[in-house]
Amino acid sequence: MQPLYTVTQIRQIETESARRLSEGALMQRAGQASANAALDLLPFATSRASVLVLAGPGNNGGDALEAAAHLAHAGAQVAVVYFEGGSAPERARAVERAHASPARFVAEDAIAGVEWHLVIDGLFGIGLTRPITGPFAALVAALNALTCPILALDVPSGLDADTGCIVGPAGCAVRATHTLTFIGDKPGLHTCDGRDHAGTVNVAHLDIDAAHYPAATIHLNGVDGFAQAAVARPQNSHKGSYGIVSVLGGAPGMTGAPILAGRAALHAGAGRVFLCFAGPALQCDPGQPELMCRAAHGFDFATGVTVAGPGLGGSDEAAHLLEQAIASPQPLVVDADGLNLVAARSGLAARLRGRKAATLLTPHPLEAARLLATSIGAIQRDRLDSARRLAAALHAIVVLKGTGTVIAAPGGAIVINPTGNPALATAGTGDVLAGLCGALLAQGWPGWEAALGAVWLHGMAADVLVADGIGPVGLTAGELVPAIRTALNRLVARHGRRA
Ligand SMILES: NC(=O)C1=CN([C@@H]2O[C@H](COP(=O)(O)OP(=O)(O)OC[C@H]3O[C@@H](n4cnc5c(N)ncnc54)[C@H](OP(=O)(O)O)[C@@H]3O)[C@@H](O)[C@H]2O)[C@@H](O)CC1
Ligand SMILES: [K+]
Repeated sequence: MQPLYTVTQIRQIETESARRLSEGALMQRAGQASANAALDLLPFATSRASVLVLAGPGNNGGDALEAAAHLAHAGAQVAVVYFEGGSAPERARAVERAHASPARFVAEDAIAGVEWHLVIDGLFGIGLTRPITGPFAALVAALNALTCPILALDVPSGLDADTGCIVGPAGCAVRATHTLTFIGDKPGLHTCDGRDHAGTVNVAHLDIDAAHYPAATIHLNGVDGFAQAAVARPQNSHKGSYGIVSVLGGAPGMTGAPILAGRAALHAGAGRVFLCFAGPALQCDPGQPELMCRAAHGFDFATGVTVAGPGLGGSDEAAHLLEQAIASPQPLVVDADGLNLVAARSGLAARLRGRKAATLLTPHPLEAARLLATSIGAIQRDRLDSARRLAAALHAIVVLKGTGTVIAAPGGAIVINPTGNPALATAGTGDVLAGLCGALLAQGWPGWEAALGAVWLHGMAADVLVADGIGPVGLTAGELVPAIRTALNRLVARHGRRA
């Protein structure tokens, strides 16, 4: 999985490596890499391309000036909007090089009325300390109104590279189509507002020796993070080989949620799936008669994996049933109303903490806010830290949903998921994810791999459907289910080890 580094770590890597390099070497390499990335984005011959370069007051601006000089020497029509600022010697040399090149230095008002083919955003990088306001904000608004590609250097100006939030209050950020980020990839490019502002992210390592990189605790989710848990099915197997998933939910009037979770579990390969209704039990699911419908009262949750919470409600009876599911020695997924019950009843939280088998919690930001007794805003201001705190507090693997879903382990490891899209912003997709988690656990996947795999497959299924025109508008949660089955079968066919 691709490592992600915090700003503090990037600064440390920079300091370590710069000691062994000539002054300004990193800025020159960043500028060259930026120019190369820009050339790749030009729609036609370099000499016919009009490139607007914004060079801010810090070293991000220095990178942009280096890139401007390279592009101008390569023959592009380069206009630079330049801001006076920092006195770093390498930046001063970048200013000189840009002035000595054919690039033109222009005023901000020269941006309007030109058909730009590419914009390079070198206004601010990881040194942004406060919200972008005033004339810089007007500039950002002007850039965001353009229709050409925008290449952000290091990070889109205005975005917090650690959290993916727009630096605020009342700040703004460049909406880039591409980001070339330096030294290492950064978490903020992949979660919260990051994905909308960074576009396609590429990394320029600037030839820094691997020895200068610390062990990463944050990664971008990828198949190599969980594929080792996939097992090819042996011929000599039967439904008992693939586990049991019991979905605990379905309070009166809320039968849809457990049905979706159960259908997802079935299509993701669980050998047998029970729907355990807290309210009056359905006789069967006529659309999916393979699901076995039961009353939750008296059900033995210790027979397999439980997915607790879809449509469970908040009654005392629901809490009692959840307590029984938590007491099971088998893996457990807690979602939706299950999480709300844990938030509301400290006894359940204490029992959850005491579990020995894998426990996965799948909150959306509001459920996470309830669990941490805070607001959605506080959760979203630092999604990584919120997930990490929740995992530590409840001693569980936490899947904090939302764009760039954050998966956190109690030991502090964090993974951000890059698959998925706004098609998932519709009712029932969370139930499907919970059922998928349950199915992977039932087939013997360890908790961490099950969480990573489920989130990745769920997002990939949505990506494939959207590529086929089934979404992002109007995708339904039920449509995800067969697409997840296809994605999982492809994964197993390609990576599944022999049992
Ligand atoms: N790390 C590395 O190894 C390498 C880093 N490199 C590059 O350097 C970048 C980091 O450079 P950086 O530290 O100079 O910060 P940067 O983002 O350019 O901005 C700082 C300037 O902006 C100003 N300022 C801040 N907020 C503001 C606001 N809201 N509104 C207005 N002004 C504001 C701030 O002023 P001050 O706060 O000091 O008053 C200061 O003048 C990094 O992202 C990468 O691109 C590469 O060369 C390769 C090696
Ligand atoms: K930038």
